[in-house]
Amino acid sequence: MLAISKLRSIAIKAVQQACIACVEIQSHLVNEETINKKDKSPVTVGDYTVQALVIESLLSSTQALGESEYSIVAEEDADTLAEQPDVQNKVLEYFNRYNASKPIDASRLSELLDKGKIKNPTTKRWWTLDPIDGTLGFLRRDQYAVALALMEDNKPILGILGCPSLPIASNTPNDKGCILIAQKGAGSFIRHIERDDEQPIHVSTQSDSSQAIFTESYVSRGFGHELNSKISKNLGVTRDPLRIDSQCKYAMVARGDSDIYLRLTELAYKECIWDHAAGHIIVEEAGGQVFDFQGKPLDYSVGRKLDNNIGIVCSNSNLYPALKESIKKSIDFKPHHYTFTLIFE
Ligand SMILES: Nc1ncnc2c1ncn2[C@@H]1O[C@H](COP(=O)(O)O)[C@@H](O)[C@H]1OP(=O)(O)O
Ligand SMILES: [Mg+2]
Repeated sequence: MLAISKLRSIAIKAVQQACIACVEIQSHLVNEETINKKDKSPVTVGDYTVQALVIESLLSSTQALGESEYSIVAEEDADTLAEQPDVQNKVLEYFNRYNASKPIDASRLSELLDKGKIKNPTTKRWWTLDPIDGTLGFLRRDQYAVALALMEDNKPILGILGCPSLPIASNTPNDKGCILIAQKGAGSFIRHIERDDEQPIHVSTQSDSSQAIFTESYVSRGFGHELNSKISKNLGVTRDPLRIDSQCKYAMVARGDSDIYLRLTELAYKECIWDHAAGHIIVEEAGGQVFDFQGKPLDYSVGRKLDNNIGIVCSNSNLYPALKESIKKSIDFKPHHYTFTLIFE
């Protein structure tokens, strides 16, 4: 089996190339009109192009080193694309512009995309990919991420988050575009999209909950914001939450710009694995905690969704015990975890 350090370089290269493509697709396809008309086609072009580019890059790089193919669990598949010939042509155009090897046709494009369609991986190591996480942020020209993780025995061992619109540091707001990288047991790092040097990152050491900075989705879904406000009130938090799209929230916690990220929006919603695997290991390797609302580890062994988990609780280590207590005060879990009640009084 290939050394993890080799796969780390392969994965960074794939995400870096994808981020460059995203920036160009966004600048050509997203204008005031598409934002106002809520035209999602630029997102569609971006999602498919990036999924195909990353899969092709991973396959060709690992094959060149004599490694057999790993399973890939990715968000998109080719079915709907084939029904939209205009979008498919644009995707092919962008793919062939960014992919270094010989041009591909529509049938190879479908084949590449559909490698991500599987329900259950069949290899010990497997990839999970969200080509554009935070599509609403992508359209708003706000935050979004290319999220790639390598799993081994159903746990993340590598996480790469490409964040094309996120400043490399909070004190340089105009220097945008960074990649966060974590390898199991080797820590978390940040690098600029256009540079090779990496710096280690760590979660904050904040232990005073009154000063804690929460982060949550920009988009309000279900009871998510209301619940977070209840939990933060119980903790004594005084500062307003940061609202950011995509796994950039994990990035903010991992590098200490935020202390806590909570995500629970509706009882029936199950989180997708590609929305968490990369951010999860990046926060853990930066010294933070990632569990669900019942304190259970995230279980990536049951298919494309986190069916055994309820929401996401992500925090620096100092605040985690108090956060757990505050969650207990805000949610009453019923026996056997089949139902739970939110206590909003
Ligand atoms: N009700 C929901 N609760 C939590 N996440 C959701 C919900 N509906 C969609 N999502 C997912 O949230 C992610 C964006 O999250 P964020 O708010 O953090 O930017 C997307 O992957 C989106 O999935 P999808 O891609 O299927 O729309
Ligand atoms: Mg997503």
